[in-house]
Amino acid sequence: MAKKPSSGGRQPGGSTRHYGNDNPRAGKPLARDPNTGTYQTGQEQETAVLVSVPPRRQSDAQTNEYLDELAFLIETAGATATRRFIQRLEKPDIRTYVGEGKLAEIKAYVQHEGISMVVFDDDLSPSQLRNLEAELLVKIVDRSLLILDIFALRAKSATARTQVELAQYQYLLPRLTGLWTHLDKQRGGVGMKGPGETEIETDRRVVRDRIAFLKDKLEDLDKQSQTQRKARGGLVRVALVGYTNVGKSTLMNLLGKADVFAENKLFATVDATTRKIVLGQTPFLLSDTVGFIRKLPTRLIESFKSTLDEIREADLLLHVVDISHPGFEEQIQVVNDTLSDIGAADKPTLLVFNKIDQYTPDDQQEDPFGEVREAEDDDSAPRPPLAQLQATYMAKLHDPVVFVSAQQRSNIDELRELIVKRVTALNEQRFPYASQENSGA
Ligand SMILES: Nc1nc2c(ncn2[C@@H]2O[C@H](COP(=O)(O)OP(=O)(O)OP(=O)(O)O)[C@@H](O)[C@H]2O)c(=O)[nH]1
Ligand SMILES: [Mg+2]
Repeated sequence: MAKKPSSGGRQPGGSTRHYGNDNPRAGKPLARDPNTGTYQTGQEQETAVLVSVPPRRQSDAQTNEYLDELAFLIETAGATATRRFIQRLEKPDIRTYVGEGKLAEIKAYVQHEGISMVVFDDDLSPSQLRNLEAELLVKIVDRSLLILDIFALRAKSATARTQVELAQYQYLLPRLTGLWTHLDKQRGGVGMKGPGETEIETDRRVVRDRIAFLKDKLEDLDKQSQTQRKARGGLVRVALVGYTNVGKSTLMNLLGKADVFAENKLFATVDATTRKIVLGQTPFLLSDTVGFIRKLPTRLIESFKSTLDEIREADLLLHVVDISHPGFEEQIQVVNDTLSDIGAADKPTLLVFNKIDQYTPDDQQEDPFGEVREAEDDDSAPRPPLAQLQATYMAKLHDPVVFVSAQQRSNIDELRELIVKRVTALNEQRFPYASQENSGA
């Protein structure tokens, strides 16, 4: 196996070493030692500031919603965001992403508060990364690196781990420019010794070799899973798709009584899981898949090809939406765009609005004094009653949509019925002469 490159704290394959925290449960409340009554701090939690450069037209509500998501990502990766810096610009500064004044402001805060990293809600160019690191003297994390890090924490199967490692090396390659040298030497510590320029050349070669090796390995794994998929026979294949954290795995558990890891963290699922399910008399295969997110780097999508094959090869998509999220309509759009990107745009789809237990239409937000309540933020979209939303979507899609709560198990029977109807129709299309009993065999 090829030697791993020696540069800085950004080695792929080792998950979160640049957060200094390899614990996949990082970010959870600290555990208390029952004997001593003290809290087990283990490693100190890392702190981060978030930086966004929204276009001038973008509303404050929108900017904050995006930063909430970034804060959630950082929390999922095991760190805490302590402050947000926003600078409205036509486009980000080509050299340092933010302007000079804002950069000085961030630097002063970071130094004063002893912040460990600065996180950007976009991808940085290799030179922006280099300049920012030289200026701010702390870890610089961009959106791709953050998402890759979470994927690395979550990936369990050989395929997912290989996919993540490949994406990490592809991210690293153009950034191997000695940028961490000064920092790493200053900090020292295991795994933080910076390479000299000659070592960087060696590193580049090592990284390229490793990329080639991982691509070969993925091809082999891909062949294996293709064979497995063929062995599944002629059952109709249904895939749960949707934005991250909308409740896909919870629904999978409910529908298939499967034990799939679901939790309130982004990208809880990175591996695709498939179960055979029989609802009434109707058998089909149901797959849970990795969630999508806005600004998901194309590279990352490409390296997740084999996981995404589950979606591409599905006969029916259950597009799960978290209706309680203020940005759910944009999330629907992000998912549709990503489906287009991976060549799965025109598949039969059933839209499943989840988390209705957390959805409050505007007119139901009660004021304790019975006064008419002003909207808190003019930017936020109105929240119509569910019946109205349902009518709007059904009219738009010319198809039924279903509103459920996976957590409270509301309307799950209705969802089951709709799935059975769609699967039966697909079976009939496939086996027009077969009888109902053997249509799924
Ligand atoms: N209130 C509420 N919470 C829900 C509902 N369904 C799921 N959740 C919660 O939402 C969180 C995310 O659920 P998951 O099932 O892990 O979501 P996912 O879509 O699989 O997420 P990723 O795998 O990260 O893409 C968990 O904390 C669930 O308990 C629901 O109907 N109502
Ligand atoms: Mg999941």
